[in-house]
Amino acid sequence: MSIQPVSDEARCVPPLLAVRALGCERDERWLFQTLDFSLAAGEILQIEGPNGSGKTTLLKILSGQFHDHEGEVLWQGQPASRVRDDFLGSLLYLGHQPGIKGTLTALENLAWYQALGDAASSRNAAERRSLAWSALDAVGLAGFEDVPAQQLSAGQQRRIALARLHLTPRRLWVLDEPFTAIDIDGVQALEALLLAHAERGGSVVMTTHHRFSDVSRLRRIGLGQRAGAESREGAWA
Ligand SMILES: Nc1ncnc2c1ncn2[C@@H]1O[C@H](COP(=O)(O)OP(=O)(O)OP(=O)(O)O)[C@@H](O)[C@H]1O
Repeated sequence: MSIQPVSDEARCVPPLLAVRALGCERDERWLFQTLDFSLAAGEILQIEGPNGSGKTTLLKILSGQFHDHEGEVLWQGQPASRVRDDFLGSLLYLGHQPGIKGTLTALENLAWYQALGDAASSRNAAERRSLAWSALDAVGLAGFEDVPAQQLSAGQQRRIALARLHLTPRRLWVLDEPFTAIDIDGVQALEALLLAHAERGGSVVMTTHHRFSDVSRLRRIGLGQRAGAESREGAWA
């Protein structure tokens, strides 16, 4: 007799991340109001909307960087503010800008993130360096490890930032336009990486105009005129 796996829903496991009645006002203009959605383990949530509709603002709220909002963010069923250490220790945020230091080499940039706590502190220096080399290799930067970031192209600088996805095991990835400046091969590799993360039970919230070729784990919500609208697949256009 085979034993069927029991889904999180059947076991009443709360979603990894949820927002309830979320609203944000900027300069006396509501970017979004009464926003409700949840994200289960293994899902990728794509946030779409026109320029200025509040996508980056929403990601900053979801990653605990911006608190001036209505409603609440729940992490595994608990207010994120109440379980802040667990919440922040479980997420990795990559912003719209690469967030790297131009005067440091690719390897030094990753060492900087490792020193900030990106990698397990139990690793010794040689292990951390090996991990950073592997992460750079995984994003196609083998051979560029010792080049100052400011001498690398825009796409290569973005790849340094993306190397953190290989460096740091975190359940929730919050990514602002991660496909920016990435070439076709890089886009395919990043899409595969996001899907693999979801297949391992991780989750991703992201803004992107990229169209995924595999939408099996993808949900989409729209801000702006479509605020709160949600679809599981297909384009709105
Ligand atoms: N610190 C701030 N103070 C005041 N208004 C802000 C601030 N940051 C953003 N805004 C405003 O909030 C609105 C939403 O900005 P946000 O960056 O979230 O939009 P977005 O959807 O990510 O845009 P884009 O697609 O152009 O990146 C914009 O009109 C912006 O001017």
